[in-house]
Amino acid sequence: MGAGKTTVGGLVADALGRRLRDTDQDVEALTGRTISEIFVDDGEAAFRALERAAVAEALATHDGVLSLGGGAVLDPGTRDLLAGHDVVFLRVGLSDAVKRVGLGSSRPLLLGNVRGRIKALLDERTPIYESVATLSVETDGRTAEDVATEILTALAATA
Ligand SMILES: Nc1ncnc2c1ncn2[C@@H]1O[C@H](COP(=O)(O)OP(=O)(O)O)[C@@H](O)[C@H]1O
Ligand SMILES: O=C(O)C1=C[C@@H](OP(=O)(O)O)[C@@H](O)[C@H](O)C1
Ligand SMILES: [Mg+2]
Repeated sequence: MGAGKTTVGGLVADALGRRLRDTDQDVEALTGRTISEIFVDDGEAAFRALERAAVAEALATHDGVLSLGGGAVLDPGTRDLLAGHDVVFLRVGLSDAVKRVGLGSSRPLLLGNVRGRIKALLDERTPIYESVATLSVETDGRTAEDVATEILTALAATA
């Protein structure tokens, strides 16, 4: 969270002349509920199942860029769906992530202690992100535009 997936994804899609889809927005549109409401009412496991379905649908129908939520790759089924696709890991350190999401973030997994929660999630998840990604880009201290340019250059080099 705060790595810039939604923001940078939009910039990469624009540069490619494609559209961005974002699984959080797809889940909210499909259910008519906010991510926070889903977490509170049904729990994280229910959200991960909705997120997996959104990833499957987007990968099957959308020829463009897809932004995932930061926890999507915790789900083994979602990881399987991503196999064979270009998957970009936007690296972010604790300090920049906290600045970007804000201390009053509405993201449900950050409620209570944003800094402590981000630190714990980064520690738990970084090995998973590294295992799933086909490209890893540092975002600390860089603009979203600069990050998008690095991704586009790297993708062009491997195309
Ligand atoms: N490289 C960056 N530098 C500074 N701010 C950024 C950068 N990337 C994104 N942001 C800002 O950080 C916030 C969170 O970005 P977002 O794209 O929603 O992240 P994610 O989808 O990974 O949680 C937004 O306010 C966005 O404008
Ligand atoms: O890291 C996570 O588990 C989550 C990240 C959020 O998306 P962003 O990473 O786009 O903020 C959203 O899917 C939900 O609040 C859970
Ligand atoms: Mg996002």
